[in-house]
Amino acid sequence: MRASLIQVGVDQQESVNSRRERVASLVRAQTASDLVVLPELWPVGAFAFEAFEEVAEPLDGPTHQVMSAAARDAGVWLHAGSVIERAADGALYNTALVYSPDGERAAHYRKIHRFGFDQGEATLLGAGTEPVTVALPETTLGLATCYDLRFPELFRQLVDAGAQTLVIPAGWPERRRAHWSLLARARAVENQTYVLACGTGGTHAGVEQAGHSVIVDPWGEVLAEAGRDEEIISAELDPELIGKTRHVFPVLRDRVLGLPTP
Ligand SMILES: NC(=O)CCC(=O)C(=O)O
Repeated sequence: MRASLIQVGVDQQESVNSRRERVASLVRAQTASDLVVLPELWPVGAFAFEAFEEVAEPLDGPTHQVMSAAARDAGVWLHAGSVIERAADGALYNTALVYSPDGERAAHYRKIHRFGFDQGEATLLGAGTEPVTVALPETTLGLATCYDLRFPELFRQLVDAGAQTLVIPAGWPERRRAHWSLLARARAVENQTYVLACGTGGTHAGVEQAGHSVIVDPWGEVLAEAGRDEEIISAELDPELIGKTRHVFPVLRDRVLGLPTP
């Protein structure tokens, strides 16, 4: 199974509409892939807080229209990164969208852990409450978004629900790039899953992005890694490697659950 991550360069000189069309053509070109992944909030930029209200869209809004068509045209599963979703009650969420190769929306995931402490996303957006897995023919995806990467208990819950490939779109800043690279590998090693971690390139809202999107295998080996600019990375995933890794090194079996509080 071939996975490709499109590390979109987000630059506020480019309009949201132009970027949507440009990224759609990049998705359409990935016909050799089975699964294509985009970053967090690539239409607007994860740190462009002042624009969130203006670009907010319903689940079937402009990004959905363009990405659904791109997935269908390429004939790929598409994790289309995330958008600012305006829900029916007016609340805003950071919502990831997943499409099947026929262009149907297979799942959406509202980011559970909002970044910013008492500022930015944490004050502007609502928090998701539902972990989400998506069954593909070859693997089951577990969805998380950016800051979620810091919360291992979410990933363990996804793995307990059957996730074999953890997909993490992000808009991660360069100044914490070491955390990004370390945590992406840690999530793969501790859960014995593939990790597809797709960030943004460029600089938006004055925040230099880390890029360094990465594909990690269940043993923690880095199969492909991007630099800082816009770039597409790809790797072959072997769905059987997850079971093999868990068989030869059965660490998940050795979990001790329900320990008393010290
Ligand atoms: N968009 C984000 O969630 C940023 C997360 C981040 O910068 C960090 O965890 O560090």
